[in-house]
Amino acid sequence: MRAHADAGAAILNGRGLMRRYRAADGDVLALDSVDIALRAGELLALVGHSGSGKTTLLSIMGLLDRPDGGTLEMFGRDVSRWGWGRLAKLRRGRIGFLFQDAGLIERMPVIENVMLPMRYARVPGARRSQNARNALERVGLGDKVNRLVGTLSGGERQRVGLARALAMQPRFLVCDEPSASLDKVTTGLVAELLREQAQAGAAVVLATHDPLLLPIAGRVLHMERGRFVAGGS
Ligand SMILES: Nc1ncnc2c1ncn2[C@@H]1O[C@H](COP(=O)(O)OP(=O)(O)OP(=O)(O)O)[C@@H](O)[C@H]1O
Repeated sequence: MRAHADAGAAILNGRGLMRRYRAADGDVLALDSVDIALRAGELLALVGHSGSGKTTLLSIMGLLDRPDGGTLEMFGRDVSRWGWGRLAKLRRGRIGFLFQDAGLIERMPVIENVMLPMRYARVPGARRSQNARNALERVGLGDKVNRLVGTLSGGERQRVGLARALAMQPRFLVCDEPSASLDKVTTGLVAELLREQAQAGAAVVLATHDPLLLPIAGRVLHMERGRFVAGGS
């Protein structure tokens, strides 16, 4: 696996991050002045009850959403006022995502799904295919590279999502409930792969309710009503 040269470098620095949603039944303050920093090689877990703001924070950390207030530095750049296009460009190739709804294309073969983000990031064809095959081997799907995603089980799909995130060798990996539909053995595999990513110098953040994933985290932060709380409830 490629080791990242800049282990320990600042990946992200957020100060006073706010995010308010407007809903028909009133406004929701999903992030209430959150400070968060993350360095290369770190593995951070976010825990907290449903609705405490974990996904909202992950979306902002992954540049999929923008805060309404506060400042955000990513990879040493202040992106607080950047537009969507510029954020997408920074995200592409640097940030990998593993979300519950893996966003896979059902009628496309497994390997094509895994190669897609590398296509967008203009990784050369031969390397795309090699990286995708290696990643699929690592998640135990080396024998299913040509299967259509629509024919896979829920756990297999989730592993394709993980392979897709790993194949890019991102500097920053953002995971929302990465073990949601997995059995114990596969959860162990995912935990091992995430730990390897951090050891190779990537920053990893995961939101989870799964006690099996917590031991791999170097730091655990508890969220409640859009804030970090000591120890949690
Ligand atoms: N698009 C939206 N519009 C309105 N409210 C939203 C929206 N997205 C999230 N919220 C609200 O913001 C709060 C935080 O939601 P968020 O999804 O970040 O929580 P979470 O901790 O990830 O929860 P879970 O563990 O259930 O995934 C919740 O009260 C939720 O209802």
